[in-house]
Amino acid sequence: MSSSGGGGKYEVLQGYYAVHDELGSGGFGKVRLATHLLTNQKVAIKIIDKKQIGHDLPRVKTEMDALRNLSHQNICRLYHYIETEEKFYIVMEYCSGGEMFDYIVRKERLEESEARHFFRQLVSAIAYVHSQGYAHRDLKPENLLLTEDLHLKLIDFGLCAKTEKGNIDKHHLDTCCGSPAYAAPELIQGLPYKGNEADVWSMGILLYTLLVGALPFEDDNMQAMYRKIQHGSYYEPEWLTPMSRQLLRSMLQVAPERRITVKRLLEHEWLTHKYMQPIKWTTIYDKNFIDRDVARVMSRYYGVETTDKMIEKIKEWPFDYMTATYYSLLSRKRRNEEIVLPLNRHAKVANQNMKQILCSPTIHASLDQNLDKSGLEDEEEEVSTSSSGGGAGSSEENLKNTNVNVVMRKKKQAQVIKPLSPERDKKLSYANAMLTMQSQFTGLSPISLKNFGSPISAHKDPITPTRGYSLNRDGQLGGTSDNKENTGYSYRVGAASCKVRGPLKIEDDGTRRSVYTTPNRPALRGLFSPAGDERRQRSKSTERSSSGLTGGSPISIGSSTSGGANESGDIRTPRGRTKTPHTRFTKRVFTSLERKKEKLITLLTPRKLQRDSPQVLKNVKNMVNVSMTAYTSPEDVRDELVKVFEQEKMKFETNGWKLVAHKESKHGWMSVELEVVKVQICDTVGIRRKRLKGDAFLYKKVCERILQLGRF
Ligand SMILES: Nc1ncnc2c1ncn2[C@@H]1O[C@H](COP(=O)(O)OP(=O)(O)OP(=O)(O)O)[C@@H](O)[C@H]1O
Repeated sequence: MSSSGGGGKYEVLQGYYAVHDELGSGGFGKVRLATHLLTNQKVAIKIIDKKQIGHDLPRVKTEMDALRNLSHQNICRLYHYIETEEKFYIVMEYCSGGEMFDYIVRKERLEESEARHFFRQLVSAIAYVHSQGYAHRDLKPENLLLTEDLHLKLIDFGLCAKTEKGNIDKHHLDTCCGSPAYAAPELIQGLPYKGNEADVWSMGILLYTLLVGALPFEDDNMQAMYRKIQHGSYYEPEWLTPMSRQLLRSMLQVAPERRITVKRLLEHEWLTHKYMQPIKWTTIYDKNFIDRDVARVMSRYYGVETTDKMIEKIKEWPFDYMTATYYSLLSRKRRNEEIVLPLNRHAKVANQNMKQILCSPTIHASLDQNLDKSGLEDEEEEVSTSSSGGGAGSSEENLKNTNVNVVMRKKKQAQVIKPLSPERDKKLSYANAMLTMQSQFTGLSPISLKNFGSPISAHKDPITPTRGYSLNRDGQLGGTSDNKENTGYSYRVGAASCKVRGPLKIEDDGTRRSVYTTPNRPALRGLFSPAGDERRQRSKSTERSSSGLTGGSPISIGSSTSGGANESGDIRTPRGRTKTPHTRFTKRVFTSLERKKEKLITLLTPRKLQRDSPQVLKNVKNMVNVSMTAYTSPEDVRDELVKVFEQEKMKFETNGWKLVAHKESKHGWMSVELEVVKVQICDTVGIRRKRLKGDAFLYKKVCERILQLGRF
């Protein structure tokens, strides 16, 4: 098994999946990134240790039942489910965009249009979930993930409740569950409640966190927090538009019967604004519709005589390796990648490993029924027909290589792939636009490409980055106003200086301004008021005015040019002034040579050495959780991170370019992984963030603090 932590630990997956890094962990297990070997597609595998979860075992069954039944564009897809003596393995669609919440770590809070983009998808998912008779009951930022093109995917159905289809609004539940900060007042009071109404409340909290960047009800003391929730008093920042306020109020109604319903949410003015139509919440993933192209390719691999017969097999939805293969190929097709499988199957090893999967009755009788079919029957056949590779002792590597070779050989004769669809292009460019869009409020964006600055700016004085600087219209470097430096925190995003406003803290200073209280409860006196309000004024800060200008600076070749940046910073000459046909030609030649050199280095460098340099991010996809620094030396960034961790007295471990740090809070430990990466597009060093464990808000605070302190 490949890479970190995989080892012999997950023998049952051998030959099927290669297990890689940890993506995150929750109360119920670890989630790891893995590769579906037959199709070379990334998947996420939630691995749950039976011993560790003890009494919570039914949660797994609940989650499985829900994931098998629910199939929607905004719900993370279940691919494959495996149960062994000791563990459960839940193979899912991999959401490479990370947690949606990370999107606001960098931006502090979202503009209405961005919040609307995500929230519409959440409402769509929940409308569907409710229509199928389920209530999610654990809606929180950690459970909303993003795909590479910024589609929202709901995960974690371990706490969901099921009623008869169409009965969700009649059935009362009584189990108090979910995270306290997102739990509806009726749940906290221990009253019988309706799952759909409780979900609407949690969605209200989520919308608030998107728009405000803070929780509406928060307190270090749990009892005090419960009181706040029951009173329904929360701070309404002045920048919220009347429509946002109205929507939040309608969702955060203490009395459930006064709370807006999902049906009304679907056509609410705020949600339909500029979209001109109610949300289309019905599923586009009809389980009765099987892609013929994919089925055709699979029929050859599985030795099924006709495509139609293969379709029938897929439609049984056993959630075994075949289902995973179908979904993996489907996602390849959607990305306009080749859909090919080896002609024969070579999974003898995998077949043997699969025999370790429990076939005897277990607590999950319904699941076992399907587990018995987990590719076993098919694989028996395969052994007899397999002509190459896959002897009894062959390794996963063999299998992988065989597949890769076949895929390579087949590449030319592969299915004709449809040309890039304009629709997909549109979606991706929308995603890119979302990623690069600056917050109107904060001037920050997760990957403010415009602000990255050119290599020159990136080289500029990384040791004294407090002194932020920006570019004037001529592309000349200039200092930021003293104002910026003296007030608030200042750190650099590329060549621009940004004022970072920490998460909005709502403190008690005795005023009641802008506090909204739901009408059925008396307002609480002096509970909330904005802290450091003056720092949060909507402003067109210098970083915004400079942002559009950095793009005009020359792109230097190699680091030497940029390394020559002098202290006064006047080396930045606008493109128009320096570029002659000759320089452009020279640059093209050098750029091409550089590229070739890089390729050669990659080819010639032994694997170990390649790993010794940080990962290079080549495009803006999957950069929601990457913060740019003004540094060009990854070593400097790593050293700086270590300093910050020490300063913050955080426990941490370093593993190559990854640093995992831990912080304790009232909710337990929170672990964050920070990885130093190189960002090719702007020739600078970035920090990729990942919440491994623990409270999302603490993660947000810690990340923001680290970025401030490190002046990244
Ligand atoms: N499909 C996926 N793709 C990418 N990352 C994922 C995926 N599923 C889960 N993760 C990551 O793993 C984390 C834990 O997953 P999940 O919430 O399902 O675990 P859990 O043990 O049920 O957690 P909880 O204690 O919140 O119930 C998520 O917050 C997310 O960061």
